Amino acid sequence: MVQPYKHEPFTDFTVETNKKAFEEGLKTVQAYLGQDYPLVIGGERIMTEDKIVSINPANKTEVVGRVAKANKDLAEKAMQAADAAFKWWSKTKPEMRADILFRAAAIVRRRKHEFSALLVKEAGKPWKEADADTAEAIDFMEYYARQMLKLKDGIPVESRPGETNRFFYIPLGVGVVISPWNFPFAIMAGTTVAALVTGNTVLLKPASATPVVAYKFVEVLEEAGLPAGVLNYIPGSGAEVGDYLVDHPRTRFISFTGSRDVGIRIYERAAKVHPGQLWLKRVIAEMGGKDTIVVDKEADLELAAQSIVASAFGFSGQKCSACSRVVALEDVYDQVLNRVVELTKQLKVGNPEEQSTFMGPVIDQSAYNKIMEYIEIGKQEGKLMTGGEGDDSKGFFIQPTVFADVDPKARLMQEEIFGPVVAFTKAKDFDHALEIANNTEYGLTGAVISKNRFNLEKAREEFHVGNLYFNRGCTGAIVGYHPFGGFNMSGTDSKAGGPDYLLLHMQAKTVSEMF
Ligand SMILES: NC(=O)c1ccc[n+]([C@@H]2O[C@H](COP(=O)([O-])OP(=O)(O)OC[C@H]3O[C@@H](n4cnc5c(N)ncnc54)[C@H](O)[C@@H]3O)[C@@H](O)[C@H]2O)c1
Ligand SMILES: N[C@@H](CCC=O)C(=O)O
Repeated sequence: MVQPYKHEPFTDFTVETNKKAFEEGLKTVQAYLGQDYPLVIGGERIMTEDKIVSINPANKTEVVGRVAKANKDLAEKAMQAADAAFKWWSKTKPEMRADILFRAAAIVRRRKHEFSALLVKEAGKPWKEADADTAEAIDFMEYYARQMLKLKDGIPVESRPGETNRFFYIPLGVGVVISPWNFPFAIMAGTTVAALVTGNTVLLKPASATPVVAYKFVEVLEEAGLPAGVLNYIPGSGAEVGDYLVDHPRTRFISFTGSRDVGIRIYERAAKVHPGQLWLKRVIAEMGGKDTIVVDKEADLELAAQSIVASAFGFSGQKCSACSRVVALEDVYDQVLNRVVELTKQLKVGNPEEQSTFMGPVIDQSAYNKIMEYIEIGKQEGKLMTGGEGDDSKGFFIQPTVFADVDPKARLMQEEIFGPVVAFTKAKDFDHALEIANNTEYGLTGAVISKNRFNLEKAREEFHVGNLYFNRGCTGAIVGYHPFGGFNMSGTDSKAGGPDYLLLHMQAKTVSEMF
C-alpha cells in the first residue's frame, strides 16, 4: 500500500548536521566539475565534437560541465528511438511505471544535497532556493506516481442492461519536453516524469544554461529501472533541435516551459500538419508572468513588505511567479514602500555557495544585459529607491532594485523582466487596485494582503490569475497543494502538480460491449 502523498520538507540549515551535509554536497559536486557529458539516445551514449559549455553564473571562469550537443540528425535518431520504444512502453503496467518514479524519488532523496549543490553551481541558486528546487523535483515524482495509480483503471461510466461500458486513458505517443533553466531540476524532472508515467516516450531538451543537472537526472531514472529508449536526452539549440522536433510529424505532444515568445512560436508551429502526420499535436505551454502583489489599506503592512521582498528577490526574481509589480492603496503606499526599501537594503547579495547569501547572480550575460537595460528604462519611468547597480566582472550580479511611482501602463509594469526589479504604483481604492493588477497580458500569480473579507472575496472572483494567494507572497507553490499554471499569455491553462495534469498526457478511450 502506497503511503499518502506529503510534500518533501525543506531543510533547516540552522541545524549543524544539515549545514555540514550541504557542504559535503558542494564538495561532491566540486570534484566532478568540468566533466564531459554525452547525449543519451536509445540507451547509447553519444559524444559530439560540438559542446554546450555550462558555466557557474557566480564565477564565469568555472566550467560546470561540457555537454554534447544534438543537431537535426541526432534529433532524428532520438525520435526513431523514442518512436520504437513507444510501441512497448505504452503497453507496460502503470504500476511498474509508477514504481520507477518512487524509486527515482528515493535515489534523489538520498543524494538531495548533492543535487541542490549542483543547482548552486549551475544555476547560481542560494542554498534555500536550491533545496526547494530539489524538494519539488522529489514531489513531482511522488505525486505523479500516485496520480497515475488513481487514473490507471479509468473512470466509471454508466452501462445499460446487456451492455458494459468502460472509459479509460491511453498514452499519446512521443513527447518533446523542453524545459527552462530557472527550475532546472524541478520543472525539467516534473515535465519529464509526467510524460513517462503516463506511458509516453520522451525527447528531453533541457535549457542550454543548465544541462548537467538534467543529465544527472537521466542517470537517476536509469538507475531506477527506466529502460533504454524511453527517455532520450538531447540538449541542443532551441532554434535548431527545438524547431525540428516541434515540426516533426511523429511528435505527438510538446511539453514546453519557458518564455512567452518561444511558447507562441512553438504553439504556432505545432498547429501546422506535416506530410505523414496522423494527429493534431497537443501543446502544454507554461509561459511567463508579470505578477502583482496588491496591498489593501486594511492590512498587516509588515507581512506585506516581507512578502513583497521574498517574492520579488528570491532567486534574483528569476521566477515566472516573481512579484515584479506592487499595487498599494494610497493610504498605505508610503509606509509599505519605505519598509520594502529598508528590508531590501539588508539583503545579502553574493556567492550562493555561502549559506548566508540571500541573492546570487542572474543566469548569464544576456540576462544581465537585459535586466540592466530595464533598470535604465525604470530610471526614466519611475523613481529609483534602492539598487540599480550591477557587476558582471566575476559573475552576473545585480543589486535588488525598487522603483516607485511607476505608471501602470509603463514598460516596467507590463513586460517580464525576469530579474531582481520590482515597481510600485498607487491605487485610489481596492477596485482600482484590481483593475491595475489585471491590466497585463499575463495571468500567472498574484497575491492580496488584506484584512478585509469583502475585498478578499472580490479578488477571489476578479483577480484573473491561475495562482492567487491571500496574505502571503506570490511564489513558492507546492506540488499537490497549489497546482501551478497561469491564464492568458502565461500559458495553456494547465496546472503542474495538480490532480488533472497527467490527463494532458493521455487520451480517453470508450469501449462499449453488448452481451
Ligand atoms: N509558467 C511556468 O510555469 C514557468 C516556469 C518557469 C519558467 N517560466 C518562464 O520561462 C522563462 C525563462 O526561461 P528560459 O529563459 O529558459 O525561457 P526560453 O523560452 O528562452 O527557453 C525555454 C526552453 O525553450 C528552448 N527553446 C528556445 N527556442 C526554441 C525553439 N525555437 N523551439 C523549441 N524550443 C526552444 C530553450 O532552449 C529552453 O530549453 C520566463 O519567461 C519564465 O516566466 C514559466
Ligand atoms: N512554481 C514556482 C515558479 C515556477 C516558475 O518559475 C513558484 O510557485 O514560485
